[in-house]
Amino acid sequence: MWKVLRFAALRSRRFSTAIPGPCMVHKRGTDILHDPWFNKDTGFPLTERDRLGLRGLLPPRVISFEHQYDRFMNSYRSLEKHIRGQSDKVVSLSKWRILNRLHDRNETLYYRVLIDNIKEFAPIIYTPTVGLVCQNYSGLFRRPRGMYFSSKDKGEMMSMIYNWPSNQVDMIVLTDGSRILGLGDLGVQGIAIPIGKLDMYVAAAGINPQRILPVMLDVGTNNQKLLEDRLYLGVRQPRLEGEEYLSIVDEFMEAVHARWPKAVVQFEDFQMKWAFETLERYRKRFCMFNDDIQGTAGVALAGLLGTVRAQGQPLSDFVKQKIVVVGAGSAGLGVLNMAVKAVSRMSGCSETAAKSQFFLIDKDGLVTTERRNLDPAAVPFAQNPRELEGITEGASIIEVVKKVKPHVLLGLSGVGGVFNEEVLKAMRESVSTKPAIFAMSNPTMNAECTAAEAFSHAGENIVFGSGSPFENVDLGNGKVGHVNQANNLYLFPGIGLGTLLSGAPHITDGMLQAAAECLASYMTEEDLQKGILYPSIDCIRNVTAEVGAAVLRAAVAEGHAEGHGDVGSRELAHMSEKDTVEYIRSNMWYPEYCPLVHEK
Ligand SMILES: NC(=O)c1ccc[n+]([C@@H]2O[C@H](COP(=O)([O-])OP(=O)(O)OC[C@H]3O[C@@H](n4cnc5c(N)ncnc54)[C@H](O)[C@@H]3O)[C@@H](O)[C@H]2O)c1
Ligand SMILES: O=C(O)C[C@H](O)C(=O)O
Ligand SMILES: [Mg+2]
Repeated sequence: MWKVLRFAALRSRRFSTAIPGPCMVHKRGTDILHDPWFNKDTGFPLTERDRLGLRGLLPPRVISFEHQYDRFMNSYRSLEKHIRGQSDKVVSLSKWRILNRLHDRNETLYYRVLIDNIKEFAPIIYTPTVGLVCQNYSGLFRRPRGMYFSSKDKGEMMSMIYNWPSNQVDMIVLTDGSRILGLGDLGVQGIAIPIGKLDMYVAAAGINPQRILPVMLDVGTNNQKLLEDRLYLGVRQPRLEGEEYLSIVDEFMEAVHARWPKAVVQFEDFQMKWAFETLERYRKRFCMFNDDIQGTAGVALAGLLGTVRAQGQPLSDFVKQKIVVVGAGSAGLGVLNMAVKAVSRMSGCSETAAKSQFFLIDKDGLVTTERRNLDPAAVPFAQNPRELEGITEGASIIEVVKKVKPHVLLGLSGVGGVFNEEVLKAMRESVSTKPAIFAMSNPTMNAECTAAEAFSHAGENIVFGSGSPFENVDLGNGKVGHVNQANNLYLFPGIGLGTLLSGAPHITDGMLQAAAECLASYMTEEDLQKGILYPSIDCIRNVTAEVGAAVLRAAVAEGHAEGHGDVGSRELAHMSEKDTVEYIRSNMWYPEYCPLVHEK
């Protein structure tokens, strides 16, 4: 496995903008051992021990990287044995702790372990365990990671940003902690989400870990329990609102742009009102996107198009699909926006006409034009009740499903179990022979239904996707109900990497559409027939390279690509499709110890 990867890395040097040779290190002695970017633990060769003042600070035997890797995996496996039978919470947090300790100590080894075991470790560093970590962050806190900007730092951010030790930052993931997964307002504790997302950037997109920056904008919290918690590490005040809030985000964005004008900023887990408002406010000024609105939309659209193909229908039949979306928040509305645009494009009809096949449900039921105080972002998707037969404003999920008999039921409500037995059984009456159920809310306990419930109540012929991972379902007689992880992790790393390498100053709808189309076309007909809509997470680096290339090519086609490093816009424009993928791959960092001293 390692041989293959190394060969790929060598072959792809052709286009690489990375400068080969020793890594720069200006430290010596214990400062190096305590710096996870440079630390090699027992792996420092004798020359480095001599020249970096490490002699005597380590046990004498030099251990190879592969040997260190095996050692870690052995201790991980023995931890697994020891915690077997304990509660899910204890098991998950123990696994997170051992990985986190390695992350804090030796990033090269940590990322190698993560990349090689991504399917096993993603549920620990990402959803669902990351949700548990956020909930318990103040108690789990040992060392800071990333940067924290609070309402108390107003007027200081331009100088604070220079406190970050790295001269170059490529990817920033930013949250204000106001809507962490389906867990609500977790204040400063939400920092674990940007950390987890950026771990995926390193693992999937090969962003150099020295060039990532997780950020928490702590503007207070409205979570009373946290405000009263003695251990809470955030600002103990209610959330800032209105102009006061926006002035903090403005100041942060300007500080980032001043120091790293080319960095891509991903907004993550902002409550809906700020998610939409900040996207509108910044998307033409800075290189940024909102993952919950835009990344999720692309993954969902790819899943919806895959569903049509899984049903054995031509892709053009997407325009006829009836789709019920449960959840009118940033994610649900993001999906609707993109899906409606796709229908309009495919059918040639107006977006208004394209909306008629989509049904939107929020906490107050079916959203119609009769709804009072509807959020402006949801208004375009309100159905006219006069055009609906027998379904009225505020109709429940079961009422809508029974009447509409949708091809697809898609949940982004954040509410666990809303696709109950009755709702799932009603999906048996779907007009489709292979209806799709997407329970996309995270973490696991917030999923609208479990995979087992879906296959058992809605029938074995369904297509199923969930935001957090579930095991495939054994349907008996050797048959398997396939579980797709319908999560934005399939797209955001490629969106970030493709944008970065294109040098585009903004992320356009065209670039996002290219990302979604790339993911949608990734699967073979054979896989789709089996209900497999997305590739295995084991292939995430490959998926990300393809998605990144699609994003980059879209930026070039739209005339936004300004180039990156030594590779200018003209060179990008002359790359074939294959060359673009290779260019992307050659810029993906791969964890290997690099020499820290020049050979004499
Ligand atoms: N799988 C993914 O890639 C992915 C991506 C983004 C968000 N999500 C998940 O989606 C969920 C929602 O995220 P969001 O940002 O849209 O949140 P949000 O708070 O902005 O929106 C939640 C929406 O659900 C509605 N709702 C609440 N209770 C309901 C009920 N009982 N029945 C029907 N609707 C109900 C609310 O009215 C609101 O419209 C979260 O759990 C999040 O983790 C998943
Ligand atoms: O974080 C995830 O796993 C997906 C998504 O961004 C979410 O908010 O749930
Ligand atoms: Mg999110």
